[in-house]
Amino acid sequence: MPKKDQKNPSGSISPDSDTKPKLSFKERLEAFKNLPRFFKMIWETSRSMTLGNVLLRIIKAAIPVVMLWVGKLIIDEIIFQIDNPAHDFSMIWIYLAMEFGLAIISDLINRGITLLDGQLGDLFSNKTSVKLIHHAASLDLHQFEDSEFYDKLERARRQTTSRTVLMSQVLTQVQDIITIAFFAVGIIAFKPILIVILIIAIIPSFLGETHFSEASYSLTRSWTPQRRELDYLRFIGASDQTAKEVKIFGLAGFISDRFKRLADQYYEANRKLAIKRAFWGSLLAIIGTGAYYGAYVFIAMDTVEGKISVGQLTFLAGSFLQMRNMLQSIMNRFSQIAESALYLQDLFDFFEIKPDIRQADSGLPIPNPIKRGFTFENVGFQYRGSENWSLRHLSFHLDVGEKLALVGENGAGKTTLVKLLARLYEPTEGRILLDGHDLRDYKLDELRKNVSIIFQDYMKFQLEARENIAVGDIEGIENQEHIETSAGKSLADTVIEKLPGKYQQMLGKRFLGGVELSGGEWQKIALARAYMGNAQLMILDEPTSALDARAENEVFIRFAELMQGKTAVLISHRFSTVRMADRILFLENGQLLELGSHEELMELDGKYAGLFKLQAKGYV
Ligand SMILES: Nc1ncnc2c1ncn2[C@@H]1O[C@H](COP(=O)(O)OP(=O)(O)OP(=O)(O)O)[C@@H](O)[C@H]1O
Repeated sequence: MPKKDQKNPSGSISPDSDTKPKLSFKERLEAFKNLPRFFKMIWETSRSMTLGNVLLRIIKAAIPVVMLWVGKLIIDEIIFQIDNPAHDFSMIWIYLAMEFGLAIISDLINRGITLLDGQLGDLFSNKTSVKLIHHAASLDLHQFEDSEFYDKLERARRQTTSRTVLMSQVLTQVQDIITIAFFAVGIIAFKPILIVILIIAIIPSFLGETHFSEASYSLTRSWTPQRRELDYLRFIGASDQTAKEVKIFGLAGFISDRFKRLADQYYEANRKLAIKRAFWGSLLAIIGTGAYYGAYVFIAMDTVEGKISVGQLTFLAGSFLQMRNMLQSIMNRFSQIAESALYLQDLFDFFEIKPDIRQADSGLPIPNPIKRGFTFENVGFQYRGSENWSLRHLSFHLDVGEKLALVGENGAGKTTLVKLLARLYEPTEGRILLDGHDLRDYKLDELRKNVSIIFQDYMKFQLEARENIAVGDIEGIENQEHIETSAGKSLADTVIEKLPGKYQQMLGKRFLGGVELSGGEWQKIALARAYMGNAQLMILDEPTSALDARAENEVFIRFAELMQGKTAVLISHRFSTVRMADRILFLENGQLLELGSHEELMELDGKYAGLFKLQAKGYV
């Protein structure tokens, strides 16, 4: 069942709190299991860059502790030379040169890492987006009609670009852990107690961070439907497609009020959490700072008592401070990584969604030519989540070479019927046969190639004119001659001739230099798609509703000529068009009411004849 936004009694929209209950620590840890898969994807994106990145980070990990150690040597040497009457500077120069060299190497490595992170991130994001497009295309139409699915899609889409940060987070984490291990060795060698103090200092703030990132993830996730609605409101409030109606109906206030109400609620929920997080974060950080100065007292006393040198004091104090900062960021990053890994789950979840309508493993090839045609056997269809039958008890045969017109009132089930023919949906009951075999037994991709549908709500792609036609058979996109022939057949050629860029003209106003077409002009372009492919069954769903009477007549005369011997289904509300068909199927409430040629149905004097006469008089 599509999940509706929940409304509380006061009418305000509340987050979908049951989408995901609060996550336990265990669940958060479990999210880490996504990391290997994530890194596998990164590795597959570019092996050399991943390897280079890791190597640079390993080198980088050792640099801070080496620098600090050289710093210790410099100070001890200086103090030694102060007491040495000869003032031998040679070792000091060497140590300083080493420190300088290390600083330069560190800087270069940093830049290398940033560069590789950026490049890998971009490549990863591109690759995931491509995968997302392909996966979304493999899913069923009914999945797109489910609001929960949309939420998943939305979350996944966000992940394709934002998850690249996760990669550098994890790698930096590993790098910092190695550095800390180096520091720890140094500290343990001189003053093991410091490590204990350090851990005590860090734990509270780690727990705090973990708690708040968990809360933040739950909040973001539970608000997905509302954020989607916010995006939608932003879109309808400011887009080329809606601008006309927003102006004419004066909808700006309505849309912005609705946006504001929802955005304020989200802001409020976020704000509370952000304030709490800031408060507790600062408090817990004070504990860490206190521990640092506590440790300082220990080392200072040891130095004064002569147990360690001044150089060791700077080394230990420096190590402790850097370790503390690093541990703090490791802990914080740990919860960020856990959070990111949870979001990653959304991406993987989306990739896990499988279509119901799949190609049979050893699917039959579509017969060429089709010999007997399509047979509906007691077909019934219900959309998911709907109680009503959009089609019921439908039995008829569509012969090869036949031109069948589907007529019926709005919502009678005409479009649904043709969607079933292309297996965009499966019948809920009964079956559809092609040359005696169930449609499900055929290869799905071949079926789709052989059943071409131009929908009434066809897509106006903001692409070039030639591309808008080529989408009918995208493999033919480079075949300009074929594109032009198809345009000629649908009368789109006359439209394109008038465009400044001709076939290369960008259509729609979204991109630079684009030209908008009239409804009828768009329809002629869309109609040309039907002539691009080599489908054996051609379906036109109200393809001429926006054409003027003369153009419509011409389109149909051509269509009839061009479809000689081919099977075609035509949906139209204009009976002057419909009568050209060999047979007419009259649907009412999803059921077959009348079926026969124009003459037969007129003779029957039923619903069809009644409506035909009404239209002839000019009433409908
Ligand atoms: N995606 C969908 N989900 C749920 N119900 C749907 C969906 N699409 C259509 N319906 C319902 O199925 C019924 C048949 O719709 P269909 O689009 O097939 O009618 P139609 O005869 O093509 O209508 P029209 O002449 O208005 O184009 C309608 O009652 C409609 O509300």
